Amino acid sequence: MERRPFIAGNWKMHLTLAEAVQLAQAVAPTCAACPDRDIMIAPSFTSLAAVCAAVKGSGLQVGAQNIAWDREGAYTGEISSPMLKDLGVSLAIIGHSERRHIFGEDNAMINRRLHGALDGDIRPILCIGETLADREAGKTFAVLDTQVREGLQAVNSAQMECVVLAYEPVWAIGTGKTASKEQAQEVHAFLRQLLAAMYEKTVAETVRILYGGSVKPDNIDDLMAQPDIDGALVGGAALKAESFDRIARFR
Ligand SMILES: O=C(CO)COP(=O)(O)O
Repeated sequence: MERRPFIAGNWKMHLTLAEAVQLAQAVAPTCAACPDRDIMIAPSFTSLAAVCAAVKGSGLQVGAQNIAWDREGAYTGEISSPMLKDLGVSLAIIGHSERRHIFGEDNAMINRRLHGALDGDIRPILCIGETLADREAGKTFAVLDTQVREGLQAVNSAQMECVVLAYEPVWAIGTGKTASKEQAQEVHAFLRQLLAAMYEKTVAETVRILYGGSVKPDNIDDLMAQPDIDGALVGGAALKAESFDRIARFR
């Protein structure tokens, strides 16, 4: 089953407005050079409007780094799907490990956010991943099983067409320690089996599963050569046009 590759940059809490627009403009031409893959950047909320305007028509997709579960209401500090759609945002990262571990978001909240995205026509990128302590305790698969089942609670097969998964082992994020291609492939294959058990086989075969955690120009080709790795969610290396461009042009 051919799955369209997906390279996504998560800019986290980096770049002021002018810097974000400049980087977006530098990255946009990569899309024309790589028409066989999806490429996305996720700037901070404050840069979304300007970045969307700057890359319009280039094919570069723009994502948010989180999303609210309701369309509107008394939720100080939150941003909803209609607000994002308004700007031209088409995707949202949900359940990033920094949201889980620094801001206390749990699987139940992440599931609500995911439904908020789906209901508002925003494609969710559901992030999952074990901590170093989980891995050392032999709990990697159990933790991922819970994150996937609870994160996708009440999501049906038709909705799964819009969902992207991102496996980001917490111990590999921002540490320079990438999961080896074998470690990543083992988990991605496990996730696909889990999806096959939860949904029908076609869902498991079509959902894209990205790898994230210290993805760099020098490891992307090996990662992308794995059969169940369909793309990458890139942090630090997405903040320089040159390295993100090279990652997007993986071979
Ligand atoms: O968290 C990440 C992407 O969402 C990965 O970050 P790094 O690529 O900096 O390790």
